[in-house]
Amino acid sequence: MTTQQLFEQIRLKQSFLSVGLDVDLNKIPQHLLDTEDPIFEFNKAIIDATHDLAVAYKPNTAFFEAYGLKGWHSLEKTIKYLNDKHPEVFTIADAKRGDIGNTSAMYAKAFLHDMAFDSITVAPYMGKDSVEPFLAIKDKFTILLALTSNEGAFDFQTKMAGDKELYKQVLETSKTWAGSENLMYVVGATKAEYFTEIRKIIPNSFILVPGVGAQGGSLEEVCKYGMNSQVGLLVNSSRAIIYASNGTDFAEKAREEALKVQQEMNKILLDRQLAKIEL
Ligand SMILES: O=c1ccn([C@@H]2O[C@H](COP(=O)(O)O)[C@@H](O)[C@H]2O)c(=O)[nH]1
Repeated sequence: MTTQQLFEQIRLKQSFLSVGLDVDLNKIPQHLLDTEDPIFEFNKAIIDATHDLAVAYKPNTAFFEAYGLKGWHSLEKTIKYLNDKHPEVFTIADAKRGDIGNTSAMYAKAFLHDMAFDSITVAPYMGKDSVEPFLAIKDKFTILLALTSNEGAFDFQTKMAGDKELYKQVLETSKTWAGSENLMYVVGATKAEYFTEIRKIIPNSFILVPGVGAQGGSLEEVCKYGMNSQVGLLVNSSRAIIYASNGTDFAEKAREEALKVQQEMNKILLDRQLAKIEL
């Protein structure tokens, strides 16, 4: 998928919502536990109920890895289902990988080639040679952790590294890497006030923004400081959508929550005159 195709999806759906698939077997409806693959059945129902409201899905691999081989199988089935049934949506493997070059190349093969995700989240701290193997894969995106949504982001990311904060170094340096046109970045919704500075460094890049919903970040503030002329934002919500109910109506309630976010996004796009639907 290209960023132009992603932008077209955003205009068509009037949404820049990413639904996070963070499936915890302790939180899903009881009746699904009797099925052969409860994780996949849960994801399938959530995807079926929300795919017209979301432009992206973000399975966090931790929630699959935690269940061993069965979990990996559920992840494979989930991405295959998305690629087969909804090839228009942008898929994000939230795996936060990154290692020495030959190891990163294996991660890139597993997630971007074999499982055919459109993108993967990658930690930047092992530097250029740990990220370039991901960037080398054509028409795929590497989403680099820049300024994360958690409190611990202040431990290192906002500390001065030379003449500027570390997260700014990450943004600036990463732009010089081979394949940097395939970069997107993670910036937490809880850090909305940083978006103005961030946009000075990466005006045109897409930013994946986790942290609305359960973590309390403000969609309005993120858009105020982070949106560019191509929208440039994928705002993720996981728990607030997928666990809206743990009864048999879970998919319906997830849709209601996704719809609330999509309607707020639609309003923001209209206010910013980015709501022109015809392509
Ligand atoms: O800075 C970051 C990077 C990744 N995440 C991930 O996003 C979702 C958020 O889930 P919610 O339930 O909407 O809080 C989750 O998978 C995190 O691991 C993040 O929150 N912050």
